[in-house]
Amino acid sequence: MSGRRIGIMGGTFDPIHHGHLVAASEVQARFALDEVMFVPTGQPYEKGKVSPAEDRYLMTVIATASNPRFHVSRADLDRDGPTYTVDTLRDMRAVYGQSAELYFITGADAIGRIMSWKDAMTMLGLAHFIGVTRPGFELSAANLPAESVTLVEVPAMAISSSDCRQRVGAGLPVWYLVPDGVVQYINKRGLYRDSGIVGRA
Ligand SMILES: Nc1ncnc2c1ncn2[C@@H]1O[C@H](COP(=O)(O)OP(=O)(O)OP(=O)(O)O)[C@@H](O)[C@H]1O
Ligand SMILES: O=C(O)c1ccc[n+]([C@@H]2O[C@H](COP(=O)([O-])O)[C@@H](O)[C@H]2O)c1
Repeated sequence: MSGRRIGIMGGTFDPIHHGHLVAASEVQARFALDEVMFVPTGQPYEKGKVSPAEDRYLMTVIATASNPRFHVSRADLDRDGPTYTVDTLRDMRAVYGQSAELYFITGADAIGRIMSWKDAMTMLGLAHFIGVTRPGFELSAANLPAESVTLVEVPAMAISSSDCRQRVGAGLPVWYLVPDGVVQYINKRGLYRDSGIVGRA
């Protein structure tokens, strides 16, 4: 595979929600991406306890299954140690080939911190970074290399995974915040009821 325009949406996806999906869909359309690869984190070292990797992976598969341009990678789940985007991008480069154009999609909260990520300058050379708007966070490319980052306004979805977890823990619905199949998977597996990760982040 080579020569294509590939979006990469990394996230802990605990759970995946419509904010993630709208961001990926909007960037896919605006940048004419051939596909968007969702990459659930293995060990997100900046977060506390997270749900089992297989649960986060399966929720991501369920949420993306109906979109022919959306795919899910196990690359970060199958790599030992903390998850670093520099490694994710090297793995994606190996999958898609040297001529592919890689676009890493991040929300406004994450894009503001990328210069502190592992091997940031190397990482910025491996993909173009797209920072998308997110309610509650200022989107700014100040202090980021202009040639490596583009900011994009996406439809505002005031949804976070932590809020979804808290709602489930409090017995409130998450219908319409996450895809229907993800609601059913959360119920089936009893996620976020008393796992100790509800209030993370
Ligand atoms: N509502 C949203 N709108 C735009 N981008 C989002 C939104 N929610 C998350 N993102 C982005 O998606 C990526 C993955 O996010 P992540 O899986 O950590 O979800 P989260 O909702 O931020 O989780 P948590 O509340 O547990 O911190 C990050 O780049 C984040 O900025
Ligand atoms: O590379 C790093 O040092 C790094 C630090 C924090 C977050 N990331 C990546 O940013 C993406 C969103 O992370 P998160 O924790 O907000 O779900 C995900 O792909 C993470 O692997 C990467």
